[in-house]
Amino acid sequence: MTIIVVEVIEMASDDVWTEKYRPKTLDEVIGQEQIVRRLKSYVKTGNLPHLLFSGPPGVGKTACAVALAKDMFGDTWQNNFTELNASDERGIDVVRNNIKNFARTAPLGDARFKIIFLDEADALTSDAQSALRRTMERYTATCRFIISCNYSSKIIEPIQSRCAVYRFGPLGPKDIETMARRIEKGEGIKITKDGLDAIIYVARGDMRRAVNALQSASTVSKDITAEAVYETTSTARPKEIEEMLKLALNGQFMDSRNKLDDLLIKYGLSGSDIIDQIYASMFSLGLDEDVLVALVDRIGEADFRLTEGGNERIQVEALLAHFKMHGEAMKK
Ligand SMILES: Nc1ncnc2c1ncn2[C@@H]1O[C@H](COP(=O)(O)OP(=O)(O)OP(=O)(O)O)[C@@H](O)[C@H]1O
Repeated sequence: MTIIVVEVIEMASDDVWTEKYRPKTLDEVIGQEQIVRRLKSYVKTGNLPHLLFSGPPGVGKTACAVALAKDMFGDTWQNNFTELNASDERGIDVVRNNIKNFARTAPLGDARFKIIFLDEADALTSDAQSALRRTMERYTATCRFIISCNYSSKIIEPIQSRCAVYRFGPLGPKDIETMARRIEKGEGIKITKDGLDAIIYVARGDMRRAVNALQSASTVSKDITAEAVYETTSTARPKEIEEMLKLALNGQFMDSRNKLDDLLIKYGLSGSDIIDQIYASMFSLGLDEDVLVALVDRIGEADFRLTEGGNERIQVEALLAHFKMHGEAMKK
């Protein structure tokens, strides 16, 4: 008989930098100033409406909800706050049962209500959202809901109208730098100038991506250089993307398509990764403004089609075809 021993290595939460550097109070949240200001005013008054947080991944929606609960409830925050993930659970019934169990007991300490944070609510069908709306109404006396989603347009109107809506934007380069410096100090590492630029480029406004990129780069090099960042994050260098775009603008469509193949194989990029990177690089190509306008419009179209399930390869190639057509028009 063969006995297979499976060794489970668990990382302590402090070993994961996104956990270690997660804001503990609203004061530690970086950027999102207007939102943080309004959330602090709830802490001051001790009251809260239902909230809807919408925005791209990794920009602080969960971080703000947890920090708000900590600031509002102090030591009893863990008893008065729960986080549920709408897409984890098998349907709204499980969510409802979890909500019911949590809401059944009275808030602890001085708290007037408990907070239920429902992540990825846009994963719920509209029927499930209608059920959620009734659940929200049922427990309003004892619970406040913070509903988090990437696209508020996917949340049904009756839920939106019951919530104060907060739109989180991507974080700016300065915000990413603030976090990078915080980690540099905390970990005793050194981030070089080009390393910081690479972190900002790789992050594309997503703080989770920035922190993960820093941690991965730190495993191959004590100094965080651009080389270490690109080596460990499966991101094409900006100059490789520019090279692909220049080939297309120059009329060499098949060469730019081959370059695209190289990048897809070398870095395992998804269609939306490539489109994000094309968008980030196209402004440094010295294109005329009207060409830029037309191409940004095309990028918007391709991005939308990808979220609707369009074929990644065809969408990116169609975009390169547009770069070629505009490149040729500019030569005339
Ligand atoms: N504004 C911010 N200030 C400080 N840290 C942040 C900020 N935004 C994100 N982070 C960091 O990135 C990690 C992920 O952030 P968070 O969980 O808040 O993302 P999110 O917006 O809820 O994303 P998702 O939509 O994927 O759930 C956090 O652990 C935190 O360390």
